[in-house]
Amino acid sequence: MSISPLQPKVQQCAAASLSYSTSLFPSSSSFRIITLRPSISSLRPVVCRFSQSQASVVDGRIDTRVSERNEVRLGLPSKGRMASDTLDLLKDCQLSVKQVNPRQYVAEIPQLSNLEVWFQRPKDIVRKLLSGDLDLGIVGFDTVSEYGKGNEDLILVHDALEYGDCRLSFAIPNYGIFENVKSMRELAQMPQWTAEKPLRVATGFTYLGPKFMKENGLEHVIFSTADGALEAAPAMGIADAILDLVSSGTTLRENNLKEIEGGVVLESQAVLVASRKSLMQQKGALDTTHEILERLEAHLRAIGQFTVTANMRGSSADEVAERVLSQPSLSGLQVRIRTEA
Ligand SMILES: Nc1ncnc2c1ncn2[C@@H]1O[C@H](COP(=O)(O)OP(=O)(O)OP(=O)(O)O)[C@@H](O)[C@H]1O
Ligand SMILES: O=P(O)(O)OC[C@H]1O[C@H](OP(=O)(O)OP(=O)(O)O)[C@H](O)[C@@H]1O
Repeated sequence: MSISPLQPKVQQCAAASLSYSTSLFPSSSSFRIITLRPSISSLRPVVCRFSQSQASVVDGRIDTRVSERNEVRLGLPSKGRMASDTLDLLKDCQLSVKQVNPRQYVAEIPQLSNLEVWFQRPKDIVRKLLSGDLDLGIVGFDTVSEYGKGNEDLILVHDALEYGDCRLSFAIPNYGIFENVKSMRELAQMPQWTAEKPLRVATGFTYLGPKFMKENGLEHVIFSTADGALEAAPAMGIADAILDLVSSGTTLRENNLKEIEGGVVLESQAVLVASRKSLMQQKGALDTTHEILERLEAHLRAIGQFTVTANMRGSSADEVAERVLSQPSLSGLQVRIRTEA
Protein backbone atom coordinates (compact mmCIF):
# COMPACT_ATOMS: atom_id res chain seq x y z
CA MET A 1 0.00 0.00 0.00
CA SER A 2 1.23 3.43 -0.84
CA ILE A 3 0.95 6.04 1.87
CA SER A 4 1.29 9.42 0.27
CA PRO A 5 1.00 12.97 1.55
CA LEU A 6 -2.52 14.24 1.46
CA GLN A 7 -2.73 16.76 -1.30
CA PRO A 8 -6.27 16.90 -2.54
CA LYS A 9 -6.58 18.55 -5.94
CA VAL A 10 -10.16 19.53 -6.46
CA GLN A 11 -11.36 19.82 -10.02
CA GLN A 12 -14.71 21.26 -10.90
CA CYS A 13 -17.14 19.45 -13.18
CA ALA A 14 -18.84 22.62 -14.29
CA ALA A 15 -21.80 21.24 -16.18
CA ALA A 16 -23.12 19.16 -13.34
CA SER A 17 -21.90 21.53 -10.64
CA LEU A 18 -19.91 18.67 -9.25
CA SER A 19 -16.31 18.40 -8.39
CA TYR A 20 -13.94 15.61 -7.63
CA SER A 21 -10.44 15.39 -6.40
CA THR A 22 -7.67 12.95 -5.75
CA SER A 23 -8.40 10.97 -2.66
CA LEU A 24 -7.11 11.91 0.73
CA PHE A 25 -6.24 8.30 1.04
CA PRO A 26 -3.39 6.15 -0.18
CA SER A 27 -3.59 5.25 -3.83
CA SER A 28 -4.40 1.64 -3.27
CA SER A 29 -7.18 2.40 -0.87
CA SER A 30 -10.46 3.35 -2.44
CA PHE A 31 -12.23 5.93 -0.43
CA ARG A 32 -14.83 8.08 -2.09
CA ILE A 33 -15.69 11.47 -0.72
CA ILE A 34 -19.17 12.79 -1.31
CA THR A 35 -19.90 16.37 -0.53
CA LEU A 36 -23.41 17.34 0.41
CA ARG A 37 -24.38 20.95 0.10
CA PRO A 38 -27.81 21.35 1.65
CA SER A 39 -27.98 25.01 0.80
CA ILE A 40 -28.06 24.40 -2.95
CA SER A 41 -31.62 23.24 -3.31
CA SER A 42 -31.92 23.65 -7.06
CA LEU A 43 -29.39 20.94 -7.77
CA ARG A 44 -30.48 17.38 -8.11
CA PRO A 45 -28.44 14.81 -6.29
CA VAL A 46 -25.93 13.20 -8.60
CA VAL A 47 -23.36 10.59 -7.80
CA CYS A 48 -20.21 10.61 -9.93
CA ARG A 49 -19.01 7.09 -10.48
CA PHE A 50 -15.53 6.26 -11.60
CA SER A 51 -15.01 3.13 -13.57
CA GLN A 52 -11.55 2.64 -12.15
CA SER A 53 -12.82 2.43 -8.59
CA GLN A 54 -11.85 -0.79 -6.90
CA ALA A 55 -15.16 -2.38 -6.15
CA SER A 56 -15.55 -5.53 -4.17
CA VAL A 57 -18.49 -7.55 -3.00
CA VAL A 58 -20.59 -6.09 -0.21
CA ASP A 59 -20.43 -7.85 3.09
CA GLY A 60 -24.08 -7.99 3.95
CA ARG A 61 -23.73 -9.08 7.57
CA ILE A 62 -25.57 -7.03 10.11
CA ASP A 63 -23.95 -6.23 13.42
CA THR A 64 -26.78 -6.89 15.81
CA ARG A 65 -25.40 -4.51 18.42
CA VAL A 66 -25.83 -1.64 16.01
CA SER A 67 -29.46 -2.40 15.30
CA GLU A 68 -30.36 -3.16 18.92
CA ARG A 69 -29.59 0.28 20.30
CA ASN A 70 -32.15 3.07 20.14
CA GLU A 71 -29.77 5.95 20.57
CA VAL A 72 -27.02 7.14 18.26
CA ARG A 73 -23.59 7.27 19.89
CA LEU A 74 -21.01 9.96 19.22
CA GLY A 75 -17.47 9.51 20.59
CA LEU A 76 -15.55 12.63 21.59
CA PRO A 77 -11.95 12.84 22.86
CA SER A 78 -11.98 12.55 26.64
CA LYS A 79 -8.65 14.30 27.09
CA GLY A 80 -5.59 15.47 25.26
CA ARG A 81 -5.16 18.22 22.74
CA MET A 82 -8.30 17.42 20.74
CA ALA A 83 -10.70 17.50 23.68
CA SER A 84 -11.41 21.15 24.30
CA ASP A 85 -11.20 22.20 20.64
CA THR A 86 -13.80 19.57 19.82
CA LEU A 87 -16.20 20.91 22.43
CA ASP A 88 -15.50 24.43 21.17
CA LEU A 89 -16.34 23.42 17.61
CA LEU A 90 -19.61 21.83 18.68
CA LYS A 91 -20.43 24.89 20.73
CA ASP A 92 -19.81 27.04 17.67
CA CYS A 93 -22.33 24.82 15.90
CA GLN A 94 -24.87 25.46 18.67
CA LEU A 95 -24.43 21.92 19.90
CA SER A 96 -23.82 22.16 23.63
CA VAL A 97 -22.43 19.04 25.23
CA LYS A 98 -23.99 18.62 28.67
CA GLN A 99 -22.00 16.50 31.08
CA VAL A 100 -23.54 15.77 34.47
CA ASN A 101 -20.05 15.95 35.97
CA PRO A 102 -16.57 15.96 34.43
CA ARG A 103 -15.76 12.42 35.59
CA GLN A 104 -18.78 10.96 33.89
CA TYR A 105 -17.95 9.77 30.43
CA VAL A 106 -21.47 10.00 29.07
CA ALA A 107 -23.14 13.27 28.10
CA GLU A 108 -25.93 14.58 25.96
CA ILE A 109 -26.50 17.26 23.39
CA PRO A 110 -30.00 18.65 24.03
CA GLN A 111 -30.34 19.78 20.42
CA LEU A 112 -29.94 16.16 19.21
CA SER A 113 -32.56 14.19 21.07
CA ASN A 114 -31.56 10.61 20.29
CA LEU A 115 -27.82 11.18 20.65
CA GLU A 116 -25.53 9.95 23.41
CA VAL A 117 -22.05 11.42 23.70
CA TRP A 118 -19.34 9.13 25.03
CA PHE A 119 -15.95 10.55 26.00
CA GLN A 120 -13.13 8.23 25.02
CA ARG A 121 -9.43 8.37 24.13
CA PRO A 122 -9.11 9.09 20.38
CA LYS A 123 -7.67 5.69 19.49
CA ASP A 124 -10.48 4.02 21.44
CA ILE A 125 -13.06 6.03 19.51
CA VAL A 126 -11.77 4.47 16.30
CA ARG A 127 -11.65 1.00 17.83
CA LYS A 128 -15.22 1.36 19.14
CA LEU A 129 -16.49 2.55 15.77
CA LEU A 130 -15.11 -0.64 14.33
CA SER A 131 -16.60 -2.79 17.06
CA GLY A 132 -20.02 -1.20 16.65
CA ASP A 133 -20.01 0.39 20.10
CA LEU A 134 -19.97 3.92 18.65
CA ASP A 135 -21.65 5.23 15.51
CA LEU A 136 -19.87 8.55 15.03
CA GLY A 137 -16.68 10.09 16.35
CA ILE A 138 -14.47 13.14 16.14
CA VAL A 139 -10.73 12.43 16.13
CA GLY A 140 -7.61 13.34 14.16
CA PHE A 141 -7.27 11.90 10.67
CA ASP A 142 -3.94 10.40 11.77
CA THR A 143 -5.78 8.38 14.43
CA VAL A 144 -8.37 7.14 11.94
CA SER A 145 -5.60 6.11 9.56
CA GLU A 146 -3.47 4.37 12.17
CA TYR A 147 -6.12 2.60 14.19
CA GLY A 148 -8.66 2.18 11.38
CA LYS A 149 -6.04 0.23 9.43
CA GLY A 150 -7.87 0.74 6.17
CA ASN A 151 -11.02 -0.92 7.51
CA GLU A 152 -13.82 -0.58 4.99
CA ASP A 153 -16.41 0.22 7.62
CA LEU A 154 -14.98 3.64 8.41
CA ILE A 155 -16.40 6.61 6.55
CA LEU A 156 -15.02 10.12 6.80
CA VAL A 157 -18.18 12.12 7.13
CA HIS A 158 -16.28 15.41 7.28
CA ASP A 159 -12.59 15.45 6.51
CA ALA A 160 -11.68 19.02 7.44
CA LEU A 161 -12.95 20.35 10.74
CA GLU A 162 -10.22 22.96 10.67
CA TYR A 163 -8.39 22.24 13.91
CA GLY A 164 -5.85 19.74 15.19
CA ASP A 165 -3.65 20.37 12.18
CA CYS A 166 -0.43 18.39 12.09
CA ARG A 167 1.44 16.00 9.84
CA LEU A 168 2.84 12.54 10.37
CA SER A 169 6.41 12.93 9.31
CA PHE A 170 9.63 11.00 9.13
CA ALA A 171 12.66 12.75 10.67
CA ILE A 172 16.37 12.06 10.94
CA PRO A 173 19.23 13.74 12.81
CA ASN A 174 20.79 16.73 11.11
CA TYR A 175 24.25 15.53 12.16
CA GLY A 176 26.52 12.51 11.69
CA ILE A 177 25.84 10.15 8.79
CA PHE A 178 22.56 11.94 8.07
CA GLU A 179 24.05 15.41 7.75
CA ASN A 180 23.77 15.52 3.97
CA VAL A 181 20.69 13.34 3.58
CA LYS A 182 17.83 15.43 2.26
CA SER A 183 15.27 12.97 0.95
CA MET A 184 13.73 9.55 1.48
CA ARG A 185 15.36 8.51 -1.77
CA GLU A 186 18.82 9.42 -0.49
CA LEU A 187 18.07 7.67 2.79
CA ALA A 188 17.03 4.50 0.96
CA GLN A 189 20.25 4.60 -1.06
CA MET A 190 22.51 4.70 1.97
CA PRO A 191 24.64 1.54 2.13
CA GLN A 192 24.39 1.32 5.92
CA TRP A 193 21.03 -0.45 6.09
CA THR A 194 21.35 -4.20 5.91
CA ALA A 195 19.50 -7.20 7.32
CA GLU A 196 22.07 -7.37 10.09
CA LYS A 197 22.06 -3.63 10.76
CA PRO A 198 18.66 -2.22 9.80
CA LEU A 199 17.55 1.38 10.04
CA ARG A 200 16.02 1.80 13.50
CA VAL A 201 12.86 3.89 13.58
CA ALA A 202 11.06 4.96 16.75
CA THR A 203 7.34 5.55 16.25
CA GLY A 204 3.94 5.18 17.81
CA PHE A 205 2.53 4.54 14.34
CA THR A 206 3.22 0.86 14.03
CA TYR A 207 0.65 0.32 11.29
CA LEU A 208 1.43 3.27 9.02
CA GLY A 209 5.18 3.28 9.69
CA PRO A 210 6.13 -0.06 8.15
CA LYS A 211 3.88 0.56 5.14
CA PHE A 212 5.49 3.92 4.53
CA MET A 213 9.03 2.64 4.77
CA LYS A 214 8.31 -0.23 2.41
CA GLU A 215 6.69 2.15 -0.03
CA ASN A 216 9.87 4.19 0.01
CA GLY A 217 12.05 1.24 -0.83
CA LEU A 218 13.52 0.76 2.64
CA GLU A 219 13.53 -2.95 3.27
CA HIS A 220 15.88 -3.20 6.20
CA VAL A 221 14.02 -1.33 8.90
CA ILE A 222 13.27 -2.17 12.50
CA PHE A 223 10.73 -0.30 14.59
CA SER A 224 10.63 0.52 18.26
CA THR A 225 7.76 2.21 19.99
CA ALA A 226 7.17 4.51 22.94
CA ASP A 227 4.26 6.55 24.24
CA GLY A 228 5.93 9.94 23.97
CA ALA A 229 9.10 12.02 23.69
CA LEU A 230 10.15 10.03 20.64
CA GLU A 231 12.41 12.88 19.52
CA ALA A 232 14.85 11.84 22.24
CA ALA A 233 15.41 8.39 20.74
CA PRO A 234 18.16 9.26 18.20
CA ALA A 235 20.22 11.27 20.71
CA MET A 236 19.81 8.47 23.24
CA GLY A 237 21.14 5.99 20.68
CA ILE A 238 17.90 4.02 20.70
CA ALA A 239 16.91 4.84 17.11
CA ASP A 240 18.34 6.31 13.91
CA ALA A 241 15.15 8.11 12.96
CA ILE A 242 11.64 8.82 14.15
CA LEU A 243 8.17 8.88 12.65
CA ASP A 244 5.91 11.17 14.64
CA LEU A 245 3.43 14.01 14.49
CA VAL A 246 4.76 17.46 13.78
CA SER A 247 2.91 20.74 13.95
CA SER A 248 5.14 23.75 14.68
CA GLY A 249 8.36 21.77 14.14
CA THR A 250 9.80 23.09 17.38
CA THR A 251 10.28 19.70 19.02
CA LEU A 252 12.21 18.40 16.01
CA ARG A 253 14.41 21.49 15.87
CA GLU A 254 15.13 21.44 19.59
CA ASN A 255 16.27 17.84 19.29
CA ASN A 256 18.48 18.38 16.23
CA LEU A 257 16.19 16.45 13.92
CA LYS A 258 15.03 17.37 10.41
CA GLU A 259 12.24 16.38 8.07
CA ILE A 260 13.26 15.31 4.58
CA GLU A 261 11.77 15.41 1.12
CA GLY A 262 9.14 12.73 0.63
CA GLY A 263 8.99 12.08 4.36
CA VAL A 264 5.43 13.23 5.08
CA VAL A 265 3.20 10.20 5.54
CA LEU A 266 0.00 12.18 5.88
CA GLU A 267 -1.45 15.56 6.72
CA SER A 268 -3.97 15.52 9.50
CA GLN A 269 -6.71 17.56 11.08
CA ALA A 270 -9.82 16.78 13.05
CA VAL A 271 -12.42 14.75 11.15
CA LEU A 272 -15.93 13.44 11.76
CA VAL A 273 -15.89 9.72 11.16
CA ALA A 274 -18.72 7.21 11.09
CA SER A 275 -19.25 3.52 10.94
CA ARG A 276 -20.73 2.70 7.56
CA LYS A 277 -22.73 -0.08 9.16
CA SER A 278 -24.20 2.41 11.62
CA LEU A 279 -25.16 4.86 8.90
CA MET A 280 -26.93 2.12 7.03
CA GLN A 281 -28.47 0.25 9.93
CA GLN A 282 -28.61 2.25 13.15
CA LYS A 283 -31.98 3.92 13.59
CA GLY A 284 -31.64 7.69 13.43
CA ALA A 285 -27.91 7.65 12.60
CA LEU A 286 -28.32 9.12 9.15
CA ASP A 287 -30.62 11.92 10.28
CA THR A 288 -28.39 12.76 13.23
CA THR A 289 -25.34 12.77 10.99
CA HIS A 290 -27.13 15.04 8.58
CA GLU A 291 -28.11 17.40 11.36
CA ILE A 292 -24.51 17.60 12.60
CA LEU A 293 -23.26 18.10 9.04
CA GLU A 294 -25.69 20.92 8.43
CA ARG A 295 -24.49 22.68 11.52
CA LEU A 296 -20.85 22.10 10.60
CA GLU A 297 -21.62 23.44 7.14
CA ALA A 298 -23.15 26.55 8.61
CA HIS A 299 -20.10 27.07 10.79
CA LEU A 300 -17.47 26.23 8.19
CA ARG A 301 -19.23 27.89 5.27
CA ALA A 302 -16.61 30.59 5.08
CA ILE A 303 -13.97 28.09 4.03
CA GLY A 304 -16.38 25.92 2.10
CA GLN A 305 -15.20 22.59 3.35
CA PHE A 306 -18.12 20.20 3.59
CA THR A 307 -17.50 16.64 2.71
CA VAL A 308 -18.93 13.20 3.17
CA THR A 309 -16.63 10.35 2.41
CA ALA A 310 -17.66 6.85 1.64
CA ASN A 311 -15.16 4.06 1.62
CA MET A 312 -15.06 2.74 -1.92
CA ARG A 313 -13.44 -0.61 -1.44
CA GLY A 314 -16.62 -2.28 -2.53
CA SER A 315 -19.80 -1.67 -4.41
CA SER A 316 -21.27 -0.99 -1.00
CA ALA A 317 -19.91 2.53 -1.26
CA ASP A 318 -22.34 3.18 -4.08
CA GLU A 319 -25.02 1.75 -1.90
CA VAL A 320 -24.06 4.06 0.90
CA ALA A 321 -24.09 7.03 -1.46
CA GLU A 322 -27.47 6.08 -2.84
CA ARG A 323 -28.83 5.44 0.59
CA VAL A 324 -27.59 8.76 1.90
CA LEU A 325 -28.99 10.59 -1.09
CA SER A 326 -32.30 8.80 -1.04
CA GLN A 327 -33.09 10.18 2.40
CA PRO A 328 -35.92 12.71 2.12
CA SER A 329 -34.05 15.00 4.48
CA LEU A 330 -31.07 15.02 2.12
CA SER A 331 -32.89 15.64 -1.12
CA GLY A 332 -31.71 18.41 -3.38
CA LEU A 333 -28.11 18.23 -2.37
CA GLN A 334 -25.07 18.86 -4.46
CA VAL A 335 -22.69 15.95 -4.34
CA ARG A 336 -18.96 16.15 -4.71
CA ILE A 337 -16.95 13.01 -4.99
CA ARG A 338 -13.27 12.60 -4.53
CA THR A 339 -11.48 9.66 -5.97
CA GLU A 340 -8.04 8.73 -7.17
CA ALA A 341 -6.91 10.61 -10.25
N1 LIG B 1 1.77 18.61 17.58
C1 LIG B 1 0.91 17.62 17.73
N2 LIG B 1 1.32 16.51 18.32
C2 LIG B 1 0.49 15.48 18.51
N3 LIG B 1 -0.80 15.48 18.12
C3 LIG B 1 -1.25 16.56 17.51
C4 LIG B 1 -0.42 17.68 17.29
N4 LIG B 1 -1.14 18.61 16.69
C5 LIG B 1 -2.37 18.11 16.51
N5 LIG B 1 -2.44 16.86 17.00
C6 LIG B 1 -3.64 15.99 16.99
O1 LIG B 1 -3.96 15.66 18.32
C7 LIG B 1 -4.06 14.26 18.46
C8 LIG B 1 -3.43 13.86 19.76
O2 LIG B 1 -4.36 14.09 20.71
P1 LIG B 1 -4.16 13.49 22.17
O3 LIG B 1 -2.94 14.06 22.76
O4 LIG B 1 -5.44 13.63 22.87
O5 LIG B 1 -4.10 11.98 21.89
P2 LIG B 1 -2.99 10.93 21.93
O6 LIG B 1 -1.73 11.51 22.45
O7 LIG B 1 -3.00 10.27 20.60
O8 LIG B 1 -3.64 9.97 22.95
P3 LIG B 1 -2.95 9.01 23.88
O9 LIG B 1 -2.40 9.86 24.98
O10 LIG B 1 -4.06 8.13 24.25
O11 LIG B 1 -1.88 8.30 23.09
C9 LIG B 1 -3.31 13.66 17.31
O12 LIG B 1 -3.85 12.40 16.98
C10 LIG B 1 -3.45 14.70 16.23
O13 LIG B 1 -4.59 14.42 15.47
O1 LIG C 1 5.92 20.20 16.07
P1 LIG C 1 5.58 20.50 17.47
O2 LIG C 1 4.66 21.67 17.61
O3 LIG C 1 6.79 20.67 18.33
O4 LIG C 1 4.74 19.27 18.06
C1 LIG C 1 5.18 17.96 17.91
C2 LIG C 1 5.28 17.24 19.21
O5 LIG C 1 4.01 17.27 19.87
C3 LIG C 1 3.62 15.94 20.17
O6 LIG C 1 4.08 15.55 21.39
P2 LIG C 1 3.28 15.89 22.71
O7 LIG C 1 3.37 17.35 23.01
O8 LIG C 1 1.91 15.33 22.60
O9 LIG C 1 4.12 15.13 23.78
P3 LIG C 1 4.63 13.63 23.76
O10 LIG C 1 5.88 13.61 22.94
O11 LIG C 1 4.89 13.31 25.17
O12 LIG C 1 3.55 12.80 23.15
C4 LIG C 1 4.30 15.11 19.10
O13 LIG C 1 4.41 13.76 19.51
C5 LIG C 1 5.62 15.79 18.97
O14 LIG C 1 6.53 15.34 19.92
